[in-house]
Amino acid sequence: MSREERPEQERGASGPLDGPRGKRLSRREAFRLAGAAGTGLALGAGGMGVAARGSRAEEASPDAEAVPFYGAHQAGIATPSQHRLHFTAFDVVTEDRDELRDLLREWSEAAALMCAGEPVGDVGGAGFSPYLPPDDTGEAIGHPASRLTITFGFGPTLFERDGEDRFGLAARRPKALAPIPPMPGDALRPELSGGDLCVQACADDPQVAFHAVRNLARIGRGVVEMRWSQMGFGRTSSTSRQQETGRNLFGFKDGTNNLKAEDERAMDRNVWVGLSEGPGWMEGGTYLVSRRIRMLIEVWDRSSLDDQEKTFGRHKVSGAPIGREGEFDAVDLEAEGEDGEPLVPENSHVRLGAEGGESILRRSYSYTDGIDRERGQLDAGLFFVCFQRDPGRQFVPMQRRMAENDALNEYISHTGSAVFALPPGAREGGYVGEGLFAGA
Ligand SMILES: C=CC1=C(C)c2cc3[nH]c(cc4nc(cc5[nH]c(cc1n2)c(C)c5CCC(=O)O)C(CCC(=O)O)=C4C)c(C)c3C=C
Ligand SMILES: [Fe+2]
Repeated sequence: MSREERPEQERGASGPLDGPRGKRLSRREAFRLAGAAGTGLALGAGGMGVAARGSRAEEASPDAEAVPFYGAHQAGIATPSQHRLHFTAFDVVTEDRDELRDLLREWSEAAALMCAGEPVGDVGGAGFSPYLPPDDTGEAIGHPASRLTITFGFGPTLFERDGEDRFGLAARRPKALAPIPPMPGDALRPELSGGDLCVQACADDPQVAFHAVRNLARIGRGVVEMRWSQMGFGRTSSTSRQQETGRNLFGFKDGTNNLKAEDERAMDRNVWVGLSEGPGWMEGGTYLVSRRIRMLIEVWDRSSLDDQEKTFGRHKVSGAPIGREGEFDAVDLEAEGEDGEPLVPENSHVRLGAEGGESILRRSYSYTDGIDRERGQLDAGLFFVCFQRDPGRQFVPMQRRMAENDALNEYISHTGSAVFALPPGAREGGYVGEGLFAGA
């Protein structure tokens, strides 16, 4: 039952969080109040104690940490990458197209609130029925917005699955939204791949990202089911010139030669879908490809520095191309060493990334999912995420070159794969994906 459908007396007369005199308090206001009290403040007489963690209250200004949900493009693509990721793919379990559309509307409303640092509904408090579960699950109370972004996408199976036009949307499927073809060396696990819908939640605080996904899953109960989920840390790709380049789990700077959001022409050329390529509802959107890539860090740790640098084609500490000094020095694919061999080896990762001339926006995160008991090794790696106008012309040829020749293949294994169409951003009062349903 949505907040609007619930009777007033059940909801509690006073909204999301109740202040000392029954005044409605947003999560942000509660955060400020609790911060002012230093050690946290018990709010409301309805049994709900709100206590901000003292250090957080001192260190952050919640307003400055909110990224607007509404806009021409969805946030979480070109906006500066945060430190944490919680990505979830869902399968749609309803057959009712109106239920699907209503869910997208509810998801956008909830996302806008959470990105502003607000709860998605009642968290309890004075006047709230003790016999009902609160609308918001509450674990983000006292946490600032933390630059939370929530990005929604549609998988190919939403439009057609096993030849079935499930929601009357098959004719509206973008041509560019095609499953990623099998690649040499793939070790893909179906339970970590695909999905009808995706939610990418990024934030500087893992609890805020978790709260976002959990509440969207809760709102979607009966309409969607979670298919797979991936948490990430230590952003490996900077998406803005203002950000330092992060390091991946192999210890190398990752994201040096990434597209940067400030380069709007390059973003238009490579990332944002234009009007001419269609369909109209995707204009200003993009396509996301995700690959869960296990990194065999124990094997890597036994390889020499020279091997490691030749594998990428860059120096480890500085991040400079082999033979150069500065991280941002140009990669010269023609340069040769004294032995006449290319300085950036033929099978090095950066050569294979650059050679075809395609460009993608990378926005990946490291992950660790405990231990691989069979091998007694850490199950850790890279949750690779990239955005582009057409995966078939950008990610696919690049990945094929890498899958066939990359020196890095000795140390990695692709275990998950998915592709999603990310519609443009929503205007205030609208919802993400509105164009897909309009007039259909
Ligand atoms: C198909 C696309 C790519 C996959 C998959 C991929 C996996 C992957 N990458 C690293 C680490 C680094 N990648 C770097 C550069 C780089 N990678 C890709 C594409 C994919 N990477 C591109 C297009 C580029 C840029 C090439 C160029 O034009 O120079 C680098 C170097 C620094 C940088 O520019 O980012 C590193 C390091 C890992 C560990 C990995 C899989 C686990
Ligand atoms: Fe790479």
